[in-house]
Amino acid sequence: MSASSPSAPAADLVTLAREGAASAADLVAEASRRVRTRLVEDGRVSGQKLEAEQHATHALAWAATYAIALRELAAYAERLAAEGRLGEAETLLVRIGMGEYLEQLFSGIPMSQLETARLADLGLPAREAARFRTDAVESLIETGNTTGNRARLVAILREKGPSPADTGLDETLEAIRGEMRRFAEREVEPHAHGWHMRNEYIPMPVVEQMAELGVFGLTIPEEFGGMGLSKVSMCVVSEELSRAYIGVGSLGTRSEIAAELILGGGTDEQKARFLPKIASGELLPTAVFTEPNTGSDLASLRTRAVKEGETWKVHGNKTWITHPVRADIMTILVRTIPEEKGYKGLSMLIGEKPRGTDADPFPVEGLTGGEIEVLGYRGMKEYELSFDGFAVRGDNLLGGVEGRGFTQLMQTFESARIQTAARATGVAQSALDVALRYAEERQQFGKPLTQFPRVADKIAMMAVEVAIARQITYFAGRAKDEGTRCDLEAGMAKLLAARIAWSAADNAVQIHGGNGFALEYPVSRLLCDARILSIFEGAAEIQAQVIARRLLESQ
Ligand SMILES: Cc1cc2nc3c(=O)[nH]c(=O)nc-3n(C[C@H](O)[C@H](O)[C@H](O)COP(=O)(O)OP(=O)(O)OC[C@H]3O[C@@H](n4cnc5c(N)ncnc54)[C@H](O)[C@@H]3O)c2cc1C
Repeated sequence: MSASSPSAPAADLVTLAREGAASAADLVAEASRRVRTRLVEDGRVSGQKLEAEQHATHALAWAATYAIALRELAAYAERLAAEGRLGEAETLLVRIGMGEYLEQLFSGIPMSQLETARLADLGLPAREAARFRTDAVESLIETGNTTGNRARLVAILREKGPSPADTGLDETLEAIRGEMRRFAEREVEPHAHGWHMRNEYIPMPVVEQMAELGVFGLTIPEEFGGMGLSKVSMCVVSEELSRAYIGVGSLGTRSEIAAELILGGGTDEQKARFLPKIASGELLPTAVFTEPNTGSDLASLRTRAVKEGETWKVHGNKTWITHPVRADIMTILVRTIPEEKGYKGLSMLIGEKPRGTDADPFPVEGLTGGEIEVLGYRGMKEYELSFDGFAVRGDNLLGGVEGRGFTQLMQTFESARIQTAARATGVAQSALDVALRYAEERQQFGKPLTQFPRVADKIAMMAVEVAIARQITYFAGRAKDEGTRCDLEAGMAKLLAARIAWSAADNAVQIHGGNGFALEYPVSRLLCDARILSIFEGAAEIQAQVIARRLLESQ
């Protein structure tokens, strides 16, 4: 049997996958060198050129993301093989995924539906890229995303359900996944579509049960009342909750951001005062950063805070703030040093407020707001906020020092992006769940939709991409747990998982035919929910810009 046969033994697949991933990494390194030469001025990467050549720099970011995704798929196969856990479903996911992503790397990666990252944009025309198409690459492409492999994968999905493969996690993490899944299936999934359709809040009893399960204090250290668990566990929890409803999976995001801000930048007194209550769910936080004229370019924001006696008074407008009405604390990014126009003038305040209701959303002096009606991502409600002398305790300046707000926020981005990648994976899995179920139940021309290759192919590729999103997200989570800098990997996981969620939701709608367009079908909600993932927590274009800058400047 040749190493390239679809049924080659595990060791052959592991070797092949490792070699293929190494070739992809070599290709990206060469592309990166070529792009960099176009951007360098006086020995340094020019910021102006980095922006002017976004078609190349962002293509590089996507190519590098694919190289990491390929490496992680190969590592997943290797880990499972070493433990005797690499079964048929896992083998097919790896084979199809490696074959397809390598093919796209050489021929064109969809950055969006309209833009393709091509090697020629990176200064690597096909004839020069050919030397990176090693035997392993050719073999993986030839034997990976084949009609036969996709058909076999769909047969397994039909027999075993929408998550037939080993996730590669250990027993403890699988137990956490099981617990979250049971909770979500019981308390969330049956109600999610109703909450969405009626634009209702996620009921407080559900939030309280999440608090009891430890969702809000998952990664907060035990000394501050949390469970002290890993970021990978956060991924597992966020993914399972988002699989049931993105709103529920996103409740924890605000606690995660606030806790990371306070853990990383707070004083001992702030840590002791806020963290135990965030961990227990007694305090629900909201993140107040974006302004009407300042979204991606946060460093130029204008909301200001002035110290009057022992109190900060906040003035200005914020927008797109998720869950502010029921929140007890707001992490507010404000300008406290007006003469510093850029990020150095920004500080982070922890504003305390009473919980409001729909009838009286902001029962506090100096704060008003109006709801923004949205397509999806409901359950917490988005608001624009006006601050007019809203008071924040003097000692609630994060870290007690002005001018550090932007840097403090940056330090939370790794966690927030990893968590968002996990939410995206959950939404993508949910799309696969409903698409598979529908395609099995719906009959046309006398047979279930799953028996038509064009429908089956979509389902197979959704399963493959969900596995890819999951592995790159876990990888970023593990890097964060090891304490290594992982902004690059976190950004890549978020960038790719968001595209995967959108494509999965879009294809799930397609599989539902006309019913997919009916509001009563949950898949219509998934389409709306998935769409937000490439806009917030760093829009896809900003993510690509950040990834490209890091890749090019670190050379
Ligand atoms: C449902 C929802 C919930 C949200 N929740 C919160 C929250 O709780 N707290 C909070 O503070 N914010 C929140 N946001 C705001 C969110 O973070 C911003 O929408 C996001 O940062 C993008 O900013 P913007 O909307 O101003 O878009 P813009 O910055 O105006 O960008 C518009 C488009 O231009 C592109 N673009 C911008 N600059 C560049 C560039 N340099 N190069 C290439 N392309 C570029 C963007 O990628 C995007 O596609 C939320 C938003 C939504 C929609």
